[in-house]
Amino acid sequence: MQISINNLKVCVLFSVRQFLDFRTFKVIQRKQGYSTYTVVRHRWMKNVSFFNIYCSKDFSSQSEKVNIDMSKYPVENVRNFSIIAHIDHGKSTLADRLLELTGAISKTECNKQVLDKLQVERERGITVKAQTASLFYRHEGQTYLLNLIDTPGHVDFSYEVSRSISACQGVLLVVDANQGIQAQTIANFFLAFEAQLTIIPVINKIDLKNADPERVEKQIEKVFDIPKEECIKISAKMGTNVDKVLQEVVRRIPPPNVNVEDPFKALVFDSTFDHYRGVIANIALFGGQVHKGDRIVSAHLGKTYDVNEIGILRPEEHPTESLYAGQVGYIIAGMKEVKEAQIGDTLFLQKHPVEPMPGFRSAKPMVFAGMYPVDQSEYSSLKSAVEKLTLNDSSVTVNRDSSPALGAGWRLGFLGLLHLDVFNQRLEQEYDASVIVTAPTVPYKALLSSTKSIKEYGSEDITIVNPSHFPDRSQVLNYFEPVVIGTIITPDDYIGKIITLCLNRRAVQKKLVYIDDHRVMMKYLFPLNEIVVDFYDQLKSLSSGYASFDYEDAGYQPADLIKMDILLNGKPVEELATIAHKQKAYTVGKTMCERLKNSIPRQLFEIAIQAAIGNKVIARETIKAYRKNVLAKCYGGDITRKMKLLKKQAEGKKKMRKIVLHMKMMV
Ligand SMILES: Nc1nc2c(ncn2[C@@H]2O[C@H](COP(=O)(O)OP(=O)(O)OP(=O)(O)O)[C@@H](O)[C@H]2O)c(=O)[nH]1
Repeated sequence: MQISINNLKVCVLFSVRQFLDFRTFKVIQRKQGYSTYTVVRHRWMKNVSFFNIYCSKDFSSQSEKVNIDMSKYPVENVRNFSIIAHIDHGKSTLADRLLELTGAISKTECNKQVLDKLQVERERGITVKAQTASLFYRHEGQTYLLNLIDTPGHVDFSYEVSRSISACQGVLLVVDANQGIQAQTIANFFLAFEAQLTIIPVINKIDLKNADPERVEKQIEKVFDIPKEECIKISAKMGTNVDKVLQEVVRRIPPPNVNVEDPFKALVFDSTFDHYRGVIANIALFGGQVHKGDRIVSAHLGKTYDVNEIGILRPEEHPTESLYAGQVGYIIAGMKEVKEAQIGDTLFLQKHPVEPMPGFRSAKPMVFAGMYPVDQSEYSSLKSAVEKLTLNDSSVTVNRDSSPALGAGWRLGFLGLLHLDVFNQRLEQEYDASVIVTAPTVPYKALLSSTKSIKEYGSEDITIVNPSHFPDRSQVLNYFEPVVIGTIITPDDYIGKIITLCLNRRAVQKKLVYIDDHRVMMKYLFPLNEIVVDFYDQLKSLSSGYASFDYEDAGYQPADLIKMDILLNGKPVEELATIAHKQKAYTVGKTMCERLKNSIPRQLFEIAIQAAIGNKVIARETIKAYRKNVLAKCYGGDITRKMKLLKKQAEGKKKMRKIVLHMKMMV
């Protein structure tokens, strides 16, 4: 395969990248023909533009660029599958090898984790968005169309996994030959199992020096009840046995159970927003066929559209004339509004209406945080950025909010802290937005007691996602906190330390079983707020990185909750208020005061930091002034000097407001 001229440009640019911090780039993508050109501009060098940062996005060297006749791939020759695994077990690397083997990409050094397209994915080395690629595979004299959907491994993105597998009939369950089954392997297995998909276990990284595929086979047999003969042992990195994986996909995974004679019916399972072409919806065809120029209807809004472009993803968009039942591809139909492409929506032909499919259960946010523009004049541009990004990541919930110090903004709900962090980074990188993010909180509930307060809050049973809306104890019958079932898998050497950690987090043990001679699986019922912030880091450090953790929603439990105010020089700062369990109030208050003390720079005046529940102060720290009394040394007459010092002190007070703003990002 030839290296195109675009790839050469990229090689030059990789060396440029080494000198510049990649985070300071603004990235805009522009499509031209079949190649993706990435225009990158350095913020402080406005006139300098570089082209094509990711050579892996350049598929111009492929031979099959035009005129793929999709009618040649009847449903019997279609296989839709997904790769699921614990984080870092090698899904994306395996996807790369499958793409190479089927000729979708060339075997160049640059083609690493091709399906991880987002800048944040490449910087962090994790998959955030599920991606689709259609592969053509010759096997026993026939050509098969294999639609591969790469999915994220981290718990915060499991919603992406569940959506992706809705378009599949089978999954490759990848397990690291050294690490064996981990917490997310189990969570992902059950997602696929409950969806009744064919599961092909793949033991990866057999090339590693301390790989023990036999032990992992036994684990798979014990935990998932899959005979060990069904495991395929591979090295995605070296390419060992990867061809066998493709053969088994064709042999074991059934074709989709759909009919091309039925009316056209497609499920929107993902969608993205392109600055130039509007909404691009990823669809799986559950019946019939669709052609360029057809008039289609979206069941959700009842709006009609003309199909401007359809095609398959290889993994770049590759336009085709038609798509048929069982196939997976994309559609561009002039949807300009972000709200028009609802994930889970059904599309059908205007002349052949069908019953909409059930769609997806909406994602349940686990962590909430306020998000505000750094400067209020940027409110509307940030609003449009948030809208576009939530189209691409529909698991984020958005509600308008405002704060006395930060102005108008939003309260956003995320699936976890990493999700929050990635969303924030994508806003900065893909939309050039600067935001202030407040401390995260989990969604608490309260059952109100009096009719007066029910009237005030509009309901008897309320959800509290913002500490400033916490109802007073006198208005409440019962408070509730969200709980999760956490699964921990660890070598047995660390059991003692992990049990202590869990007890400190108010967790209740539900199960402890050995999955092989040295590894245990523990299940605990955790209050969600006890694990959102630093639980995972502590677990990793206690177990020298060996323990893995995953959790699933387990509803709510009654809890003795309090609102803790933080007072700076006697004044409560609403944005720093937090909700805590009464049992933990003292520790939380003390930690917050200490953190604030370490973060607020010393001023010309003394700052008292207090944590209080109602009128009762439970913790206090003091930041000493540079000088206790600014006028202490001005004996007698010099009024101008006194005025100067007092002015300086007033400026110091103004600074205080800035500090409060700053603190939102620190706690
Ligand atoms: N030695 C060896 N390393 C591998 C193999 N497969 C993947 N790796 C390495 O394992 C690391 C993780 O691989 P990825 O493919 O990014 O893993 P992933 O499961 O896609 O990770 P997430 O997308 O973050 O969930 C990378 O450093 C790979 O180079 C293999 O067969 N052998």
